[in-house]
Amino acid sequence: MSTQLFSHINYFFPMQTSHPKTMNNITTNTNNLTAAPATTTGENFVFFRHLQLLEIFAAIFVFIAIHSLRQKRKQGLPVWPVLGMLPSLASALQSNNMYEWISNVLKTQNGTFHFKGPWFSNLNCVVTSDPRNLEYLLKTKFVNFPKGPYFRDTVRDLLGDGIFSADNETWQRQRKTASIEFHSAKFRNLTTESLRELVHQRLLTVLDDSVQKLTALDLQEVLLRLTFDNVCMIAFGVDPGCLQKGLPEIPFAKAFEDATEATIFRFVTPTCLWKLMRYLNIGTEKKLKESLEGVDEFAEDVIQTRKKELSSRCDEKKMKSDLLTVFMGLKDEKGEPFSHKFLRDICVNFILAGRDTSSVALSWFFWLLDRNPIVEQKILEEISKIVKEREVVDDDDEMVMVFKAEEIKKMDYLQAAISEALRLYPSVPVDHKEVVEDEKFPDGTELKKGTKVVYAIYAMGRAEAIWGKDCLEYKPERWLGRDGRYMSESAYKFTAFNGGPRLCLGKDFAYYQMKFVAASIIYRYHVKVVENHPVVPKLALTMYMKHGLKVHLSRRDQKITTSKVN
Ligand code: HEM
Repeated sequence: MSTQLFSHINYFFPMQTSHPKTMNNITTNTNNLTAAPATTTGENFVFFRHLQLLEIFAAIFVFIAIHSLRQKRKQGLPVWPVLGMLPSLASALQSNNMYEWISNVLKTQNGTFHFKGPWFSNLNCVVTSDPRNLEYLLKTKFVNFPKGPYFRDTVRDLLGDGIFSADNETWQRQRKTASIEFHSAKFRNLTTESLRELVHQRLLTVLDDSVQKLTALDLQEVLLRLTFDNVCMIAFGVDPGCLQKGLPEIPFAKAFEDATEATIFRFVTPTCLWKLMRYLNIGTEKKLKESLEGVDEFAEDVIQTRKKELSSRCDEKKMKSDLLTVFMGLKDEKGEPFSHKFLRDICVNFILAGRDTSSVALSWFFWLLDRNPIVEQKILEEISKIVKEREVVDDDDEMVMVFKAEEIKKMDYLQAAISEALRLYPSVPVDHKEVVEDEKFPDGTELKKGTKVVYAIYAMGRAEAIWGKDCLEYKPERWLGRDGRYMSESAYKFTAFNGGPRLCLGKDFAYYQMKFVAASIIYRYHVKVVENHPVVPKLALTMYMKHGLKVHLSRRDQKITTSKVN
C-alpha cells in the first residue's frame, strides 16, 4: 500500500525527491502539473482528491494512535477505540508468560490498574497487587467482595453449590463443618495414613522403576496423580488408583480432567456463545456434558455404597472419617439429610481445590532445587540431622524410613524452601472477586458496583515494594528467624493460600503433604532436570508447567528400600 502511494507521488511530482519538505517544493511541482496533457490533468485531479482523503484518514489514524499510546502513561497500556486494551493483551498471550506481563504493567502503575476490554465484552476489570487492597477485599470488606454470580454461573455445572463457588450462608455452612473436620484428630489420622500409604507403596515404587530402567520421568505428572488419589481418599474415602506403575488412564480421573478443562474454556468464551453451545450440545459443551456424566456416575456410586455401609455398621470407632461420611451424618437447615446432589457438590469441590495445587507447587520446587544445589544440600542436611536424632534406629527403620508427623514438623528449612517456591510460582497465579456495592480501595481506586477485581498473586510474589531488591532470587532464608525457625508471613503479602475468612482450608494439610513427599524423595534421590527441558507456565487457573517436568533420578544410597511398609 505505501509503495503504491509513493510511486503515485513520484508520478505527480517528478522533480521532487521522495521527501517533500517545504511549501516551495509543492508550488514548483504544481507548476509542473499545468504543463501536463489535459487527460492526465483530469486523472491527476481525481487522484489528488483521493490523496487528500488518504491524508485525512492518515491524520485521524495518527491522532488516534498518539492519543491511545499517550493513555499508556496514564493507564499502563494503550487504549484503542472499540478494542480497548485488547491488542496489548493479545500480544501478551503470544509471549508465553502472561503473568510476567501483568507484573510489569502493575509495576509501572504502582500496583493497581484498570484493564479496559473491548466494547460489549466482559473483560473489564481492576487488577491489583497492593497488599493494602488485598487485606481490604479479603478481610476488612469481605462481604462486599464475594465470588459473585458471574463466577458461579460459569462453574455451576461442575461445582454446583459447593464451597469453592458458593457465597453467603451456603458457603458459611460448608466452611464451618469442613473446618471442624479438618482440625479433628480423626481427619489428621486419615491424611497421614493415606499419604504414608501412597508415598511408600506407590510413589517410591514408580520412582524406583524409572531409576532401574534409566528412563526420564515426568515428575509433574507423577505428582498430579499422587495428589489426585490423595484428595479423593480425603473427600470420598476411595482411592481411584491413578498413581501406579505404567501410569494407567483412570476413567473417573479422565472425566474430572475433561470437565475441568471444558469449564475453564467458558471463561475465555463470551457467555452467550457457550450457553448457545450448551443448548445445541456441541464442541466443548458436548465434552463437558459427557465428562460430567462420568463424574456424577462415580459420585453416585460412592454415595450409594457409603450409605449402605453406614446403615449396616454401628461401631462408631470403625466409621470412616472422610468428608463424605462426615457430611452424610449431618442434617440440613430443615433437619433433613443432605441430598445426593449436595453431597456430590461438596466432594467434587474439595477434589478440585486440593488435587493440583500441591503437585504443581512441588514441581516448581524441584525445578528450583535443580538450579539451586546449595538449597538442596541444606535440606538434605536438615533431614539427615532429624533422622540421626531418632532414639532407636533399627536396621529395618533405617531401610524403610517413614517420616513421622513430628519429624516433618521439625523441617523448618524445607518449609521455608517450599514457601519460597510458592512465592515465586504460586499454584493459583491470579484470583478474582466481584464488587457488590460501590467501593474505594485503600490506594484510592474507585470501584463501581459489579466491577470484577483480579488480584495478581504471581505479581505480588515478585514485587520489589513487598519483598525488597532481591525479590526475584530464590532465597529460603528470608522465611527463617535468627533461631533458624520458620516464620510465617502476612496472608495479604504472601497470598498463595488466599487470606481472611476464605483462607485455604487445606493449607496445613498441604504443607504436611508437600513436606512429606519432598523429604521422602530428597532423602532417597537426587532429582536432575533433563537438560534443555523447556520450563514455562501454562495459562490455566492453576500454574502447571506447560511441558511437564522431565527428570532423571539417581539413588543417594542403595541401602534404603521403598516398599516395606506395614
Ligand atoms: C500448595 C497447595 C495449595 C494452595 C497454594 C492452595 C491455594 C488456595 C487458594 C488460593 C484458595 C482460594 C481460592 C478461591 O477462593 O478462589 C484456596 C481455597 C481452598 N483450598 Fe487450597 N490450596 C492448596 C491446597 C489445598 C488442599 C490440599 C486442599 C484440600 C485438601 C485445599 C482446600 C481448599 C478449599 C476447600 C478452599 C476453599 C476455601 C473457601 O472458599 O472457603 N487446598 N486454596
